[in-house]
Amino acid sequence: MKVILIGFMGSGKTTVSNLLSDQLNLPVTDLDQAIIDHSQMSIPQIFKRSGEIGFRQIEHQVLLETLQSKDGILATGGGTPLRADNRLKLQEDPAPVILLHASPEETARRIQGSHDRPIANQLDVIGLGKLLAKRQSKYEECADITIDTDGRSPQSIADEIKDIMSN
Ligand SMILES: Nc1ncnc2c1ncn2[C@@H]1O[C@H](COP(=O)(O)OP(=O)(O)O)[C@@H](O)[C@H]1O
Ligand SMILES: O=C(O)C1=C[C@@H](OP(=O)(O)O)[C@@H](O)[C@H](O)C1
Ligand SMILES: [Mg+2]
Repeated sequence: MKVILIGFMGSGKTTVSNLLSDQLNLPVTDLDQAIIDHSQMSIPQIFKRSGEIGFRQIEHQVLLETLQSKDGILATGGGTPLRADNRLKLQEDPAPVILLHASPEETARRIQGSHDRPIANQLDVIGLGKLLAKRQSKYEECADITIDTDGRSPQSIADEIKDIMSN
């Protein structure tokens, strides 16, 4: 059994994937964590040293390796679907690709004060909304199902995904 979570920063990919992994007893891969393990650097350090282009290159390689697994929960990073080749790989994978959505206001509340997302560091709610709007069609291109997470607990979202996986 396998499922792939995509969506903007703060949509809850990491949180929901950990719940699913615990409750379904399936391995979880968080792409950001896999990138950290691969590079032995934090995400801000990778951005500082290699820029966004360097980060995206590592992200692409680690995605290809991770997609080899036939079972488990994969939480991507918010920028994983930006590259056309990554989108193609996500579309081609037989696992359901679930897009978690949150409004810019909810996103800002959730990621406020976090310093480990270099792309979001300088952005207020308007900037987050603009970036989300710019990315939205790319997310939709690879999503099989979209779940609106505003006002919902991570557990209720995990329950909905468990239903999708068992049907
Ligand atoms: N449905 C939710 N409702 C409220 N807070 C949430 C929800 N999902 C995630 N969060 C919180 O938002 C923050 C970002 O969640 P995270 O899982 O890291 O998102 P992502 O991996 O998509 O960037 C965390 O502090 C997390 O606890
Ligand atoms: O949206 C993005 O460009 C990014 C999202 C982050 O992952 P989360 O979506 O888990 O925060 C992480 O990959 C990096 O900071 C870049
Ligand atoms: Mg995450």
